[in-house]
Amino acid sequence: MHFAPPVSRNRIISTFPKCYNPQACLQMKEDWSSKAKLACRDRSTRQQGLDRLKMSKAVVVGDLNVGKTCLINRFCKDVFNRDYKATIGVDFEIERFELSGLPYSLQIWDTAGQEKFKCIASAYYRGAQVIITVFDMADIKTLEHTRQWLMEALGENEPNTCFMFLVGTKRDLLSAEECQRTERDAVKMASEMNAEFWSVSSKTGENVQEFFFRVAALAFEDAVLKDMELGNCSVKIGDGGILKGDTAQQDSEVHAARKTCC
Ligand SMILES: Nc1nc2c(ncn2[C@@H]2O[C@H](COP(=O)(O)OP(=O)(O)OP(=O)(O)O)[C@@H](O)[C@H]2O)c(=O)[nH]1
Repeated sequence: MHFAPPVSRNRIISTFPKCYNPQACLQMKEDWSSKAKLACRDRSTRQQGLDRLKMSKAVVVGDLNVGKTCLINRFCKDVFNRDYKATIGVDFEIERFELSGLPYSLQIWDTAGQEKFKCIASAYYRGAQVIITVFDMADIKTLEHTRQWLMEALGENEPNTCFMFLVGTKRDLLSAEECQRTERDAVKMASEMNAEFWSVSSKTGENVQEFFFRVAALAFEDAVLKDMELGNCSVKIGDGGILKGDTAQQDSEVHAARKTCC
């Protein structure tokens, strides 16, 4: 029998995480939906498999040097590296959570922003439930490129299957006034993209955990509700496979990514 290690205490999410800015927010809500709550509480549902490990895939895209790797490393390892080291192809982390009492994992795929690695990275956009498009708040032209990054990532996925986020990094480099101005532009862009906007600093850690908690909560609830709609408890993830099948698919993706990265 396989026993998963316990989820670390700081990955337990019991109340629904708030959005950053109500003007560019995917869902205005304070709590899990009653349907999702019922599904999580219902013991018989649990026994049929709702409390088996669920996994969602998030891909992080954006121009080179905007801070994608630092964002992921701040959340997953609580570190910040001031030296730039380009991502070659793709890299990934898996974070385990407990949401509404159930185990849940988020695969976070870090992709290369450099043009020459794009063809490797884009092969991993497929099967995402979450697309995180990143720009550098101190370099406004990177915001203009986010639309293109999002379209490319969406192009590899089924329509209307992904939650979209627009994340501005390096807010520590801006004055309060500059930050406000950039956020105004970003909120406008996020609304046009149907994405939720967040403003973070991986250097100070500001808003980083809050952001990933929000991602995990929205993706988890969506997985639970879709599962209920299907009338069964085997959770569909990615491009349609059942959890078991997708675990195999994800294993092979992870294996391929390891080969690419090493
Ligand atoms: N001040 C500040 N610097 C940051 C922040 N996030 C990232 N950086 C710096 O920005 C540079 C690029 O960060 P990365 O995370 O490597 O950028 P990336 O988007 O992953 O780049 P590619 O792998 O080429 O796509 C590094 O020198 C980081 O130290 C931040 O929040 N604040």
